[in-house]
Amino acid sequence: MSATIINGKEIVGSVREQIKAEVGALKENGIQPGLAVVLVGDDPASAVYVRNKAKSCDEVGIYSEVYRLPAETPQDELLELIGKLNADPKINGILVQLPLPKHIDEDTVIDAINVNKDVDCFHPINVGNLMIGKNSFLPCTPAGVIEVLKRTGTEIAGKHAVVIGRSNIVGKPMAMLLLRENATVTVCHSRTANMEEVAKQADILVVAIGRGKMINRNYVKPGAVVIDVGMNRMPDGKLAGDVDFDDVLEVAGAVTPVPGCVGPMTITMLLQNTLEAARRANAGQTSAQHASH
Ligand SMILES: Nc1nc(=O)c2c([nH]1)NC[C@@H]1CN(c3ccc(C(=O)N[C@@H](CCC(=O)O)C(=O)O)cc3)C=[N+]21
Ligand SMILES: [Mg+2]
Repeated sequence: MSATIINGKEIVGSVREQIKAEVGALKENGIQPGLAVVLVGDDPASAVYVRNKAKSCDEVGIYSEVYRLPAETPQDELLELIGKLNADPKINGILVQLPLPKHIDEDTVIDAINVNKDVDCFHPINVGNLMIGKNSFLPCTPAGVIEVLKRTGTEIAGKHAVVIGRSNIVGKPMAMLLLRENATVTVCHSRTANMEEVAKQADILVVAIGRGKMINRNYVKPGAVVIDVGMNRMPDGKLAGDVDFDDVLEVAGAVTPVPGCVGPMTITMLLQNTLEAARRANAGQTSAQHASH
């Protein structure tokens, strides 16, 4: 028996088509969503993602600005740039690529981003709103995973979803979004005892541990849907997820490929959030105009 390989390209393509159409409709009303991406330092992998983000913006008609700052940029200078972007009406979304160099405090930087432009959903206010189910941006990677599950017709409500990894960027918000979809959610991490046994109970297994090909068939219940959030450069130079793809294919019901699914889906949700931010900024402007008349 062999699992279905989830067609990430097709899903990404159709969501982006939808976003492109909605951006087009906004433009007819004279509004163009805008995203600023800020990269500090010259980590080559980060540079690739930043390029991908700018290219993806172009493809759907979103205006973008990329700021490449030297690794030794003082924190104050970065905060000054964020202040400028916060006040810039052309910019609806601000993404500061993480991780930042050691001398910069990430929490201070995230706190400085205007909550309404925080398209990553990393700001504590947006994280809190997500937690209590209030309208906020959805964190890009977890939202992308939910979109993949929905578009593959995977039932989430009532199912047991196991998330491996508890980072603030993926694991924790992933658990929250699955809970919102009425899954029964378990979170595993480096201190989990009997992880294989726990993971084997999952109908939906989301893997975000950052260890190349760690999750093999011993962690997978026959027929489970396995979503691989990992992205690791292996010693042979190739990209691989956290899932041992060929091995898991033998037992799972469906598996996402790496590259080609969760990564581009993450960028797609970033575009979606930027569009949403532009809509809100415009609605705000409209009501402010009403208020002044
Ligand atoms: N503030 C912030 N927000 C982020 O969303 C953020 C970040 N910082 N720091 C870095 C990580 C990483 N990340 C990726 C997004 C897309 C791909 C992607 O499209 N990957 C392609 C492959 C790209 C390749 O070939 O290297 C794929 O999976 O098919 C990868 C990685 C967003 N991140
Ligand atoms: Mg972790």
